[in-house]
Amino acid sequence: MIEFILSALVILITTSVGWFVRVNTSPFSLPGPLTLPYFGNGLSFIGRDVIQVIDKWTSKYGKTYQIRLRGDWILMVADADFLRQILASKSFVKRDNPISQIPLDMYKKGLVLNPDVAVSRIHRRLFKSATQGQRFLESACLISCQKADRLLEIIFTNQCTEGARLVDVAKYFKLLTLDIIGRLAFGYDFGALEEGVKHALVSRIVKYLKGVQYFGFTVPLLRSKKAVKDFVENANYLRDLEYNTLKRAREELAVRGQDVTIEDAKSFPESLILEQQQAMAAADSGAASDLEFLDDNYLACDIRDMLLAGTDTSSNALTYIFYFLAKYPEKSAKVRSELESTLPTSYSDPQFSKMLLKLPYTDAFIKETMRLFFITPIIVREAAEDEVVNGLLIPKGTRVNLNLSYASTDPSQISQADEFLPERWLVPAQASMLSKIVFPFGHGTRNCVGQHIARVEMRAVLARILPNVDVHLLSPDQQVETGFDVVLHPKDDCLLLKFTRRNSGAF
Ligand code: HEM
Repeated sequence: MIEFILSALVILITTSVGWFVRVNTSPFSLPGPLTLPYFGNGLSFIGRDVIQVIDKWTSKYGKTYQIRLRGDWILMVADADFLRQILASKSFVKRDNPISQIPLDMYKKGLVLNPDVAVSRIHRRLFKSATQGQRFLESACLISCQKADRLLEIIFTNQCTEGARLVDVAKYFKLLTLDIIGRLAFGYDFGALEEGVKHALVSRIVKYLKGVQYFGFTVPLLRSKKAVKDFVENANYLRDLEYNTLKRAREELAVRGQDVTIEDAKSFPESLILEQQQAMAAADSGAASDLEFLDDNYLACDIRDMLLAGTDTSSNALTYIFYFLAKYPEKSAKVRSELESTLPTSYSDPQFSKMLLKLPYTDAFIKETMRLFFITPIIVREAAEDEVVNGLLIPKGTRVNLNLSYASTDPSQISQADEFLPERWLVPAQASMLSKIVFPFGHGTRNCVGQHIARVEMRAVLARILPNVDVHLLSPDQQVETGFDVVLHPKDDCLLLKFTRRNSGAF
C-alpha cells in the first residue's frame, strides 16, 4: 500500500513539473479547458459520455482546441477540412490511444490492434488486388447471405409466440458478424449464431473485445489486476487460434502441391501464407521483397485486425440501419422495393453480388445512417514529425484527436443536419459536398481496409432480411440510447425491435 502511495506521489510530482514546463513551452496558443496535474482533463470523462464531453468543448472552444490527458497534450480537431488534411498526411499514419496508453509490449505481442502502419500493408495489398479483392468480396457476400438466412430461421423458430417477434438486433448482428469474420479471416465458422455467447470460443472472443475497450478507457492506476490478467489470458488464447489458423492453411497448401500460386488461395489465411512463401522465394533469389512484414507475428496481427476492426463496427452499423428501417416505414419500403426489383432472387446467381453494388437508395439509406450514428466517431493519431497543417504547427509526438462525428453533423456545413434524409445523398452536388465532410470509413493512408467488405456485408444482410420481414419500433417514440468505447454502440449492447414475417417474402 505504502509503495502504491509513494509511486502515486512520484508520478504526481514529476508530471506536475512536466505540466508547468510544457504549459510554458507549448507552441499552441489554442484555447481549451483547465487541466489538473497528472490527470489533465481525464477526470472530465469519468462516468460521462466521452463524445458528449468532447462535443461540448467543441461548442465552447471552437473546432480546434487543446486538452491534456495524463502527461500529453492532445490537439482536438472537429473541422472537416482540417481532419481530411491530417488523415491524408503521411506524418500522421501512427494510430494511438491517448486516453489510457495500452502498454507497448501488448502491441508488440500483437495482443491489440497494432498502431504500426506496417501491419496493414499486406492487408491492403490483398484487398486491393483485382482477383483476390474480388474473391474476398464474393465470399463476404455469400457468407453474409447464408448467415442472414440462418438468422431469420433462428428468429422465427426459436420463439413460440405467433405474430411479432421481439428481436435484440444488437445481439444477433454481433453474433452474425462474428461468424462472418470467423469464416473470412480464420477460414472457419465460429458457430456464434448457433450457440451464442455460451460457446466457449465465442465467449473468449467477446470478453477479449470487451477487454480492449477496458484497456482503451481505463487509466492504468485504476485498472484491476484481475481484468488485466483475464485480458492477457484471452488475448493469448486468441493468439494461439491465429497461429493454428496459419498452421492449418500451411498444411492445406502443402497437400495441394508446389505449384499453387497466390491466385489459387481459397481463403484469407491461405493468401497470407502464399504471400509469405512468395516473399521468401524472392528474398532467397536476392530480389526485393516484403518479407519483413510477413513473419508469422505480422500475419497473426492481420487476422486479429479483421476480428478487432470488422465485427463491432459492422454489427453496430447494421443495428442502427434496422432502427431507422423501423422508425421510417416509408423509407424502409423504398429500400425493400429497390432490393426486390434489382437483385436476383437467389444469391447463388453470379449477378447477385454485382447488383448489390447498384442500389442507389439503399446506399443512400446506409450512408445517412452512418452519418447520424457515426460508428468510429473518434480517431486518434500521432505526429511522426513536425508538420504544418491548416496553418498550425503540430510538433512531432503530438497526439491528435479527430472528432469525425462532429464534422458529419456540423450544422454550419450541413442543412437539417440532425434529420434523417437519405434523399440528400441522391442529389449529385450534395453527395459530393457531403463526401468531403462525412467519412465513416476514415480517409487517407490508414482508412478502413475492410470498407468494401463492410458495404457488401450490410447490403447482403439487408437484401436477405428486409424482403421477408417488416421491422417495427416497440413504441412510436422509441429512442436508441448510445454509448461509446472503441466504437459507437447501443446502450448495454441491446436494441429491441419487433419483426413480423411478410408472406410475400422469398424466405
Ligand atoms: C461499418 C463497418 C465499418 C466501419 C464504420 C469501419 C471504420 C473504420 C475506420 C474509420 C477505420 C480507420 C481508423 C483510422 O483511420 O485510424 C478502419 C480501419 C480498419 N478497418 Fe474498418 N470499418 C468497418 C468495417 C470493417 C470490416 C468489415 C473490416 C474487415 C473485414 C475492417 C477492417 C479494418 C482494418 C483491418 C482497419 C485498420 C487498417 C489499418 O490499420 O491501417 N473494417 N475502419
